[in-house]
Amino acid sequence: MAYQVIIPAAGQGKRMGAGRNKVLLELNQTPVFIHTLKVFEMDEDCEGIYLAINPLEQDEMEALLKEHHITKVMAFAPGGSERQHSIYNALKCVKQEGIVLVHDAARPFIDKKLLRPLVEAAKEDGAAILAVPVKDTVKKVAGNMVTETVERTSLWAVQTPQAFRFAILLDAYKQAEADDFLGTDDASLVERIGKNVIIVEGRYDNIKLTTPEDLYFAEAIIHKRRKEQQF
Ligand SMILES: Nc1ccn([C@@H]2O[C@H](COP(=O)(O)OP(=O)(O)OP(=O)(O)O)[C@@H](O)[C@H]2O)c(=O)n1
Ligand SMILES: C[C@](O)(CO)[C@H](O)COP(=O)(O)O
Repeated sequence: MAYQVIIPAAGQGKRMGAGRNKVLLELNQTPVFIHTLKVFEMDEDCEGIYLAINPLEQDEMEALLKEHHITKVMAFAPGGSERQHSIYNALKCVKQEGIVLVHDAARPFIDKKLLRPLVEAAKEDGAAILAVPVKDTVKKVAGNMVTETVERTSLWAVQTPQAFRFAILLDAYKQAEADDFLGTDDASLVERIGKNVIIVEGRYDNIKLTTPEDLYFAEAIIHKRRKEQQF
């Protein structure tokens, strides 16, 4: 089932503290964003990749795409000050029909077997996201004082990709801009315009590389997948 994918790659990686955009860091001798794009390059249902980038990094990224034989990038969109702005810029470039996925360049371990059920759920219900049940006990805290232990059974930690019918995602982004709303994921924009969002259960190893210790987790995931001949 065909789809297009927006990949925001225009962050600064401040929490990673590497002094540069973390998606350009190497894992297994290959830049993080190339690992991510390869999944979509190799998925026959993916019709095009729309990459949000820092214009100052475009030459470097284009050279890496060429070196790694990534051919499905249809457009580069300029990154904005927030993830949401980067994605909105890319959304204005995509073909205005069908299913659009949004996937963080900083999540290189997406399991391609999950793409089809996600796209199918979005086609059926309008919006679908990958998520995993929260494993920790979660507490609300004020200052350093616990105010509440949150009932865990209904809590899910959300990931990307997130999949949407194009018209719903565009409407959600327009409304968010009009209301000056900033969300930490794309589905939150869709929820606030009253649309349903379906959960597709993902994998705990679909981590986002956010802080330095995530690089150690990434090495472990690569080691495991190498043994299973999946990386
Ligand atoms: N203005 C921004 C901010 C983020 N991103 C992208 O959105 C994804 C998830 O964002 P996050 O993990 O927050 O990345 P950074 O913004 O780079 O990290 P930090 O917040 O630590 O600076 C990443 O692939 C990142 O490149 C983006 O395209 N444009
Ligand atoms: C969209 C996201 O990947 C869902 O987990 C995430 O919220 C984006 O990054 P951030 O670290 O929350 O800014």
